[in-house]
Amino acid sequence: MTEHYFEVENVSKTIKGKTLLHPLSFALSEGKVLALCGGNGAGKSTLLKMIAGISRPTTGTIRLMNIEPERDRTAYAERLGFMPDDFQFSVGLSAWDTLQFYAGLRGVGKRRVAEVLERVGLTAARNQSVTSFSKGMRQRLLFAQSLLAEPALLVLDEPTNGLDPFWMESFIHLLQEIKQAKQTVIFSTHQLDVATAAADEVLFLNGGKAISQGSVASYLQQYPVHGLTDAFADSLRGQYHKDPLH
Ligand SMILES: Nc1ncnc2c1ncn2[C@@H]1O[C@H](COP(=O)(O)OP(=O)(O)OP(=O)(O)O)[C@@H](O)[C@H]1O
Repeated sequence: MTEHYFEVENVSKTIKGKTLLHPLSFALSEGKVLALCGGNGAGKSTLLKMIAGISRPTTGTIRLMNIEPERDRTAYAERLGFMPDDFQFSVGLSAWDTLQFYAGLRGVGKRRVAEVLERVGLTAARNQSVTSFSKGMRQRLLFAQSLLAEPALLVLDEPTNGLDPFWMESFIHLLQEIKQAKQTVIFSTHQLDVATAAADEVLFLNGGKAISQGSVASYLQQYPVHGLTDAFADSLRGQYHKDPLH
């Protein structure tokens, strides 16, 4: 039994002999927000897909409220909402019909569909075909989809990708509301300012390795001038120092 609300223990991923993610571990308490930060190809999506239960870890264990996806896939999936990075919506469906489809799969009613559409500012566009949506509108719809069943754990891959500054702010505000509702969130981002504003904890990845992790507050205390930017740069220097052939 573990005391942690959510836990990743020695999780790694190898595909066809190539290690995409080296073993890493972290734990999160209920209602906390973790940002996964790192450059292109760092391993963020690889880790998020395993946490979302759509890819199996090569080694290690994932637990949400003591439920392991490998042992009870249904119970785990029921407690999770996932916003993937590269999602194609069905052609020709309206925003409302698209969400209704996912609501049906999760046993969620019309009232909640209307509620999440409102929260992401798409009520006026609800009858519009998703094909006509801008990138930012599609992101907001995808975010709404992940909120539908009020999951214990929200897993968001690059949620602010394509959002304009207004919606970026709104996203950060929505995460605060989600935290207050005691939902736990893990999201990936290239934007260290978004991580600073929205997250409690940060895990820096580079080349498939966890190179540093800690609370946003502790990084800001240690790096008062440029915050997470300096923390990331310092972690990279530390990694190359320890691992010069990387
Ligand atoms: N199915 C796969 N088979 C082989 N290699 C893969 C596979 N999926 C991802 N990779 C490789 O794993 C590494 C990590 O990819 P991943 O998508 O997790 O990175 P990321 O941090 O999400 O990057 P980005 O910020 O560009 O989205 C990359 O080198 C990628 O090419």
